Amino acid sequence: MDGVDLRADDSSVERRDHDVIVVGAGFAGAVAARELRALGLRVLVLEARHRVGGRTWTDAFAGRSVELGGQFLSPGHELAMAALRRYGIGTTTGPTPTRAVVTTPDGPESHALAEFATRQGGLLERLFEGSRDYFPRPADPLFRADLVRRVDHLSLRDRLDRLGLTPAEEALVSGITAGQSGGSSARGALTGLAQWWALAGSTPEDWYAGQSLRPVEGMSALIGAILDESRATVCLNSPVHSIAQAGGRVRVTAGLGREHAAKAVVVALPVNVWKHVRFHPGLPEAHATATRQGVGVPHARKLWLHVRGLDDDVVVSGAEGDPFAALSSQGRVDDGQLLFGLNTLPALDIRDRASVELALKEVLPEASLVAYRAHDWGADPYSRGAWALRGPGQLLAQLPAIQQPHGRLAFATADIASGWVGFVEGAFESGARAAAQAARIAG
Ligand SMILES: Cc1cc2nc3c(=O)[nH]c(=O)nc-3n(C[C@H](O)[C@H](O)[C@H](O)COP(=O)(O)OP(=O)(O)OC[C@H]3O[C@@H](n4cnc5c(N)ncnc54)[C@H](O)[C@@H]3O)c2cc1C
Repeated sequence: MDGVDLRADDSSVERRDHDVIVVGAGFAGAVAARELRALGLRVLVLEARHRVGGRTWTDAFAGRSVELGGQFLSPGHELAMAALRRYGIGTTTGPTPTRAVVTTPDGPESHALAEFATRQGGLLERLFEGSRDYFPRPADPLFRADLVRRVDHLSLRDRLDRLGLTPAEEALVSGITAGQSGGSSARGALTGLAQWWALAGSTPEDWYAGQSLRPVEGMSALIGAILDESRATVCLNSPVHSIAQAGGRVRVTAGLGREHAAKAVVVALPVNVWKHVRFHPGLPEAHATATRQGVGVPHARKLWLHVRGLDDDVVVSGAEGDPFAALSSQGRVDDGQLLFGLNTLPALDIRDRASVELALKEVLPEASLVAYRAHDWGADPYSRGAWALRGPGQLLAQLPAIQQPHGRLAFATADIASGWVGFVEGAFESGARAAAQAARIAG
């Protein structure tokens, strides 16, 4: 990162008056900063953590570069793909698993991948039946608001119950519905996951392909390139406590109490975090309700496991209530291989190695744990949840009100995107929209 003016904190920021302050240096904030710069505005970015990237986090583990947060892009993520081309960043794919492990009441069962994909894919088609009608234009989820109104109140659990699945069928699909909801299928909305399905292309093949591409050198390379182009001043270790509007300015208080002012502010924070910042005047109803309810899913922990004794490339599909909603081979290391895992069962203590190893052996008895790394996004004070998946009723209650500015504030986060809500792609969409709004406000 050599184009951006990166500072250890906000204490050395001389100028107190900026065109626009962007609060948060995840993808939405970075894109907003870049677009504002392109419009000729002076931008200050205030970031709470010691790093940029937010819910994406490229780090090292077992001698490899790993993603502790958002990892995959899909060919259908048009804005992210365009950015990769713009910066000359290539993509890579992980190994293709040959074996799928599913959990059953009698223990883990192995299947050939093709057979598993056919069975699970068929169940996904049943789960999302009707979504082509209520989401004929998936990036514009309210295009048929009349039809969405009939289903938006349904949770994924409601939908599963209506399908009349056998226990074996439910085990095959509930790991997805519960895992993507942050632990319980009762939390996520049918329309939340159905919109992903529709955006991906409405077929099982498209659904699986949507989780395939990674930027070479990781998400950090991509966000670094965006911030370089923004040429913004980015202050790390500068958590914002309050954002107050008065007299045609916005005053932002960060870190140890330093105050910065601007004509407009882009609030590029996760929705779940808004309630921990003091806004004056207070947030509008749609924003206040969303942050009180939360849209970033709870209990989502991502793990990287270095294992031995596992000779083939596998994917594990857990059932609702299992310690691992998913596990997936991610390549060889000298004396074994790396898996990434998704845990949404609050009862699993991810700080306890013995518990993690036990959970691993429940599904892959032949594997022994060498080391692991985990991050709990629900417990992280600067995300307070993982990816966004709207709950029942939230689509109709939130859009489009939550995308509107509040006085001199514009809001940017993947959590409130129209299209790929909950994905890096949604952060691109939202960051660009908020930049245009903030530029108008700043005049
Ligand atoms: C485990 C996991 C797996 C995921 N997998 C994928 C995937 O495979 N593909 C995909 O596309 N997406 C995935 N996602 C989702 C994706 O990472 C997010 O949707 C996206 O990164 C959100 O970007 P954002 O800019 O909206 O928010 P964030 O990335 O959360 O950025 C917000 C920024 O605000 C900062 N901040 C918070 N509080 C303050 C404060 N008080 N003051 C100043 N700064 C503050 C944060 O530190 C952060 O940098 C995943 C997410 C997680 C957690």
